Order: sequence, then structure tokens, then C-alpha cells
Amino acid sequence: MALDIKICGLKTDQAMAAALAGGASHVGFIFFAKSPRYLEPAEAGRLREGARGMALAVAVTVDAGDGFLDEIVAKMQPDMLQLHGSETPERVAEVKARHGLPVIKALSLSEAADLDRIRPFIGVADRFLFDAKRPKGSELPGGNGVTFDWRILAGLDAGVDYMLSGGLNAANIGDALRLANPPAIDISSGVESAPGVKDPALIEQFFRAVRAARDDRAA
Ligand SMILES: O=C(O)c1ccccc1N[C@@H]1O[C@H](COP(=O)(O)O)[C@@H](O)[C@H]1O
Repeated sequence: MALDIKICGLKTDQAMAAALAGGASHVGFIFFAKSPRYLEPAEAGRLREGARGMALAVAVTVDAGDGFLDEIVAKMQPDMLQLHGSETPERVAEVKARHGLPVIKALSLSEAADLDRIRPFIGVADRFLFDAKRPKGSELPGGNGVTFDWRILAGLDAGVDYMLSGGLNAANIGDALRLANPPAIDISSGVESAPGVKDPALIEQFFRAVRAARDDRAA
């Protein structure tokens, strides 16, 4: 089975080059002002040009209004929108209809009962992204480098398409793939040398770890 890999929170040409060289299927840009990964839409538009035809460009937003989404879509031309706030199913449907783009809905999980929150979005969101709940005191709804209990995902209905996210890194990706067997993975702070600073060497190391884990499983 193919595994989609999204490298999120890209801000530089060097990090983009490392993500593409490793074989990223998706590259993500953060449009949340409090994030150390925030990028102006026009700069994200410049960077995403380098990924055209190689990886899908994802705009990550948090409870964004129509005006900001219009600006992002116009200046960055994303292939997909990731809604990482408390957007309702109705808002997801509205955003999809307004922009004609597929939507990834992010939901935070900590226990099996949280899987019930997926239901109202089925048939509305094109894909889910499962992240950990934000730690107390964090202003960021994502990008906190925190994992959740991946075994929860065993209770997921077959056919729910999702990206596994939250605290992934080269050291734990083998366990994550073994326990959850996700169709896609998403990583940000696990390939950074400091908050918001992507390290091309860590990106390369992450892809190596993914390949090693998949080779082990195939053996
Ligand atoms: O990364 C951010 O700063 C961010 C800000 C606002 C919403 C979402 C954000 N990041 C998303 O969270 C995942 C997981 O991050 P991590 O690997 O745990 O650091 C990241 O890939 C983005 O999709």
C-alpha cells in the first residue's frame, strides 16, 4: 500500500528541497499567526511553485474567515485546505463549496471515545488528520510535537481515510506504522532543530526511518 507523507510547516527553499528529495507526497504551509511556522500567503505561493507536479500543496488554517481563505487561495494556489481549528461539518462544507478544493479536517484524539467526533464529518471532509490534543498552556492547536495513543485507531471504521499526525519523528515512526498502519503520515516539529526551523538533515533522516520501517514490514 502506498504511504502518503506530508512534511508540514515549510518556510525555506532548503527544507522544501529536502522534502521533495525524500519523496513527500504533500507539503504544508501554516497560516496561523501565533505559529513559529507562519508564512505570508505570497511567500508560500512562491515556495509551492517548486513543488508543482511533485507534491500536493496544503494550506493549513485555523478557524479562518472567508477573507483570509480567499487571500490564501489566490496567492498560494493550494491543492488542498487543512482546517485545523474547531470548524463544524457545516463550515467544512461551506469552505469546500466556496473554493472547490478538497479539505482535510484535523481532529485531536486522546481516547477511543473521541473517534465518535469523526462521524458528522464523514462524506463532508475528504480526509482526516488525527493529531494529539494540545498540551496545557500551548497556543498552538497543532505542531506541538505531542503523540497520542495510536492504538485508539484500531477502533476506526474501515475506509476512513486519514493522516496520522502529532509528535512523529525518526525514532518513533516505526512503532507508529506498526501499531496504526495509517494510509498517510504528517510531521512538522519532529524534523526541526528549533521551533519553526526545519532541518534538511532531519527531514532526510525521517524519510530513511520510514523506508527502513516499511522494508522491515515487507520482509
Ligand atoms: O505546526 C503548527 O505550528 C500548526 C499551527 C496551527 C495548526 C496546525 C499546526 N500544525 C499541524 O500539526 C501537525 C503536527 O505537528 P507535530 O508533528 O506534532 O509538530 C503538523 O504537521 C501540522 O499539520
